[in-house]
Amino acid sequence: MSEHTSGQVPEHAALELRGLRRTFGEKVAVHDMDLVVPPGSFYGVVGPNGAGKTTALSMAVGLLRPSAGRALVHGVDVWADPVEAKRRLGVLPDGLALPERLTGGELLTYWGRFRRMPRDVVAARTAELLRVLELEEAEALGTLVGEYSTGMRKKIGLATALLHTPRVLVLDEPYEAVDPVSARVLTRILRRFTAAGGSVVVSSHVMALVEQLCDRVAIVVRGQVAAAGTLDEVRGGSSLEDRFVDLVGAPEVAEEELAWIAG
Ligand SMILES: Nc1ncnc2c1ncn2[C@@H]1O[C@H](COP(=O)(O)OP(=O)(O)OP(=O)(O)O)[C@@H](O)[C@H]1O
Repeated sequence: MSEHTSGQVPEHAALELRGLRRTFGEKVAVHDMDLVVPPGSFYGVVGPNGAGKTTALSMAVGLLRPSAGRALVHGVDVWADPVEAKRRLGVLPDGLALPERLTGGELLTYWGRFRRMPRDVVAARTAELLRVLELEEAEALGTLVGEYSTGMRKKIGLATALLHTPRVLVLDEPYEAVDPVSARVLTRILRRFTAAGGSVVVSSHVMALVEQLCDRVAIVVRGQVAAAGTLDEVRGGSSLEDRFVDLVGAPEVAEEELAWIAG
């Protein structure tokens, strides 16, 4: 029986990349990448520096135009129908550029109104997000986002990603520079989000964190997915770090190389 005659509508992937490619001059940063993130999953994207993670995720969320291929969020093409797709997406980009002259609370208020959310809903969520992310005190002091620390900027960026109740969160290095207490809060928020049926995609270099958080993982090497699946499928009986190093290959450092660093 075909999908059409069974009466069942197949559920779309939360995020689907199909033949996604991006070149910068001669350089192929992302090479015909395919990736499927099932709904409700907590998906980790790992890979060495320069592998193409940020480039792929930026194309997946509508921030960087692909040279070829498609990205779909719950079946909606991010580049053909950006308004609909972005309604479903919460994004924490790499090197997030934030308005520097606003406080965190002003930024969330502006962002919520820009998203056409009701004023009272924005006010209530802003207060709640500032409280749970421990940005309340900075807000009371009138601290501007331009004066925030790196970790605080990450947290206010996460708050903007969460504000409009997206179905899919795509977070580039969300834990980088975040203190352990805030990291716990963040994990609790993200787990609650997936438990309610939302999907999370995170990139990270911290294998232990990915193993602890994610139920699925993709290892990206040289612009392509070298391995993807459930955590156990990808690990294949060893640790994620060992599997990562196997796939990436670690350069040897000979005894005589860099001998000068020891004086
Ligand atoms: N705007 C750009 N212009 C030219 N090359 C770029 C540009 N952005 C990325 N690249 C190149 O594309 C490749 C992939 O970069 P990308 O930032 O996606 O890697 P990454 O996997 O996120 O790395 P990292 O883990 O270090 O953050 C790199 O070789 C990088 O130099």
